[in-house]
Amino acid sequence: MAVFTPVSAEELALLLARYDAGTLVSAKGIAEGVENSNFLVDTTTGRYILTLYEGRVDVADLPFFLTLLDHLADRGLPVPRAIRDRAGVQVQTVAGRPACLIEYLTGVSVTHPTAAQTRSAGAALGSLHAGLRDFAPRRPNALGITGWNALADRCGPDLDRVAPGLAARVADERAYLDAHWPHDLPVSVIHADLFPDNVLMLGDAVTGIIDFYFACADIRVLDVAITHASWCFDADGSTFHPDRAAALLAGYAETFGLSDAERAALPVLARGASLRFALTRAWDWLNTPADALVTRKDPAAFVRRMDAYRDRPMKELFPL
Ligand SMILES: Nc1ncnc2c1ncn2[C@@H]1O[C@H](COP(=O)(O)OP(=O)(O)OP(=O)(O)O)[C@@H](O)[C@H]1O
Ligand SMILES: N[C@@H](CCO)C(=O)O
Repeated sequence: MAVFTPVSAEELALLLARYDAGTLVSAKGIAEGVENSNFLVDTTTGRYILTLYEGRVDVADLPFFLTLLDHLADRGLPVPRAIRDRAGVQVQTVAGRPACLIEYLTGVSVTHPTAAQTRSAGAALGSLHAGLRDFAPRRPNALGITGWNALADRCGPDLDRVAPGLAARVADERAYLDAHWPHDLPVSVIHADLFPDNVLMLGDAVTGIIDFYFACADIRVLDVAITHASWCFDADGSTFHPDRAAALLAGYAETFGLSDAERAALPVLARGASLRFALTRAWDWLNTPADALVTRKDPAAFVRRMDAYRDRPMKELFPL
């Protein structure tokens, strides 16, 4: 569920009065998502998303995210802008929370992507990277290699409460990544969380890329590795789909492309990406009460991916 903060009809009407966005017809909480409260808002002139930021997004970072969305939308990318009120303001306060009224994009996110859909996601990621070539603002990656090492230290031996043996497995993986992490690949602003649930599609076409709240500057091809890890396995990490992997890389090559050095780094970057999501999920697992309204995501799904990236041959994981 993702309505942590209820918003009354009166508050919504007051909010909408600041915009040229019609008057309130209906508003419904959106169940998906775990970070923010989201509402689908229909007015007399259109449909919008209202997002209330619930603490995990640092308000000081909002200008970075909103500038990024404007930059990409200006270049024709299907990303949702935060709408400006009549005074030009994007960030409001609703029910005591920072909030934005956001463009609604059509489409649904897929749970079992086909190869054709994965190809479109790869092409969309390449277009995103092309659109970001001239984007200057920077935000450090709080969940890059330094960040996940710190997070693993904070979890400590409690990782074994998530799964027996996990603390040792994480220690091994950290040692490998510390020794092999590349430091000379091109850096750019990246999405950093392009999971299937953050891509809206109609059929095989991408209609929206959403949830830029992890966007940051890091190794650009790390975004390809994250997309590979999230799109090319079943959600629980049990089955790898080489046809999707081939399609992802082909789609990315259509709109951007990889250098030989970037391609060679994909296995280590994918191991890092898998450790990042295993650790953030493990942290949430340990720190979210079992009876909380939010559904905890399974860390094991990304430990399985760590194993796959360690054990399977490069040519099977990343087919040309
Ligand atoms: N601009 C948009 N247009 C259409 N639907 C949207 C838009 N933004 C969000 N949604 C819908 O709201 C849902 C939740 O949004 P989002 O994924 O941003 O939630 P979250 O809690 O911030 O993130 P997380 O994916 O990290 O849990 C999405 O799955 C999508 O269905
Ligand atoms: N996409 C992430 C949540 C954001 O970090 C996950 O599925 O674990």
